[in-house]
Amino acid sequence: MSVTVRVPAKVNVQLAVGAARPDGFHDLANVFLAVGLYDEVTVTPADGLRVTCAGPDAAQVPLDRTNLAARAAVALAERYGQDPAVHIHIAKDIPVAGGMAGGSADGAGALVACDALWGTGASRAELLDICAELGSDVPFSLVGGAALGVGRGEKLTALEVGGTFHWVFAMAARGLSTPAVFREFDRLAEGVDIPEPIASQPLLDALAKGDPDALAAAVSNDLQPAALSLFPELADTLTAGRAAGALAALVSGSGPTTAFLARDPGAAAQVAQALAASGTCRTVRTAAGPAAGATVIARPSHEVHENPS
Ligand SMILES: C[C@](O)(CO)[C@H](O)COP(=O)(O)OP(=O)(O)OC[C@H]1O[C@@H](n2ccc(N)nc2=O)[C@H](O)[C@@H]1O
Ligand SMILES: Nc1ncnc2c1ncn2[C@@H]1O[C@H](COP(=O)(O)OP(=O)(O)OP(=O)(O)O)[C@@H](O)[C@H]1O
Repeated sequence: MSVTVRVPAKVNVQLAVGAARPDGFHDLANVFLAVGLYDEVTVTPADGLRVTCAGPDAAQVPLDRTNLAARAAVALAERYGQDPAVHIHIAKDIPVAGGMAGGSADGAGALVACDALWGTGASRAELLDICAELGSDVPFSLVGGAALGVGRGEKLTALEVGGTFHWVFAMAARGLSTPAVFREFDRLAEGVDIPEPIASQPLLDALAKGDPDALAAAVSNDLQPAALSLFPELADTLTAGRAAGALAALVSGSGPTTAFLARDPGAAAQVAQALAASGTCRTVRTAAGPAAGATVIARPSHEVHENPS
């Protein structure tokens, strides 16, 4: 009697960052695109709350109550007077500390899975509230597709996407801490007048048209200088991807994963091959977006509706 939810990674096609707020967060204009690289979160009733994780980066994932999936289960249980006695298993394919919202995906996945298991009847708005409490990227992991996030990135408006975009992701040899990258952004911004973050209209138009050349011309990431300052070798990866014919090359979110836009699946395969041979990254993956948000892919058999034969 378990529920499994599949949740996508994200790439930020625009990340405009404002000045630090009094609460330490930064106002953003954050244009998220979900891509087809997934974690799967399975919850099963158990004697107590327990987290396990499998996958190439599993050793770096905390298995205690600091795990975002565990925090999501506890948050939902508290609201609905449930005992969060579940075994949460994470089949992890999204790189850890890679700037692709891997932990956020697991938080959203556990929330949707526990909600289905317990039948809380929570509304979408209530689930999104809990997501926003868990982290700035978590609401987007729930909704997927493409969206503009404002505030600290948690206030979402869905965006129209008129086609499929093909991406190559280069995973780095080590992770980068998101708070450390924002701190470096603040350090680099000292004495500089930071404008209000606003979404780029040419970028929104490129998404709506499904036009990869226009999107490539419009992508931007205000955290990129900070990520490069903390991890200078990423510049070599970006150069290798551009040399291999990527339409655009940028750091994904707070990094250190780098993202490369290609015109079609063939071009993506070519860029991936060149990056893998370049020796400037740990592994390379291709994925297309937009991808659906947190989706139940398996649920208890008594809830499966079969067609009468
Ligand atoms: C870099 C991005 O991944 C882009 O989508 C997000 O902005 C980060 O989202 P996240 O990992 O869910 O971040 P949170 O868990 O909410 O915050 C982690 C830390 O990142 C910094 N942070 C995050 C979001 C934001 N708008 N301003 C910030 O300054 C803060 O130092 C915060 O303590
Ligand atoms: N389920 C989880 N999976 C991975 N990391 C987790 C999880 N729960 C908590 N963490 C912690 O969060 C840190 C950041 O991991 P995560 O993979 O979410 O980074 P990220 O993809 O860079 O995040 P974002 O793109 O949202 O900034 C990890 O180093 C780990 O200590």
